[in-house]
Amino acid sequence: MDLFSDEAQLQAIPIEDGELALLHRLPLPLSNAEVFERLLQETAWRHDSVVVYGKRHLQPRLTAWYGEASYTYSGLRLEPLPMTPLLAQLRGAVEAATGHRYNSVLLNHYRNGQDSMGMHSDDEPELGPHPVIASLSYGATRTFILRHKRSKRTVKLDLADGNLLLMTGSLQENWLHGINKTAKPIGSRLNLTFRYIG
Ligand SMILES: O=C(O)CCC(=O)C(=O)O
Ligand SMILES: [Fe+2]
Repeated sequence: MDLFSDEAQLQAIPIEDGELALLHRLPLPLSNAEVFERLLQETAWRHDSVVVYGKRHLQPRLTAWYGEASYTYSGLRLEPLPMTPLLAQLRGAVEAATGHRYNSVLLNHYRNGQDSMGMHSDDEPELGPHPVIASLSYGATRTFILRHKRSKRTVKLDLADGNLLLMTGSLQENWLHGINKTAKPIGSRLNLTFRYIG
């Protein structure tokens, strides 16, 4: 691959009230398929329940939390596991590609089209005022939906195997994002969101 081609650089995605950029493939000395298989096998996947509007539900996906700090969302407190060598390697590559530091990663395993993530912002206080969130995807392509909090404008991005999406600036303040269920027969997708917990 030509290292100076557009494919090797983060490309800004024009959007109002926030910053988004996409890198087609995070450069690594491993194939996407190897990363996918190892993440699937080596991760301590959990199937947690959360309380939404006073009712307890199993989350429609599997999750895991690695890094240096605990993390609380939807009434669920996650204690961190130490990053595996593969996660540390991915973090290093994501730091080099984005120019930001990360000390934690949330992994999500969407087992099939029925798994999803509700619309939310990653705006927990421990992420700071302008969180930098680097989202790395492997496996099946899923549509990432953004909805502006005031105008309700919707932006859809297909996130494919090896894609890295960087969310920065005031994006979390002004937009919600999530992954809808799909009736299409599709395989598993893994997503890793690297974060800095202060
Ligand atoms: O799976 C995705 O692309 C989104 C994950 C996400 O929004 C999160 O982990 O906060
Ligand atoms: Fe998120």
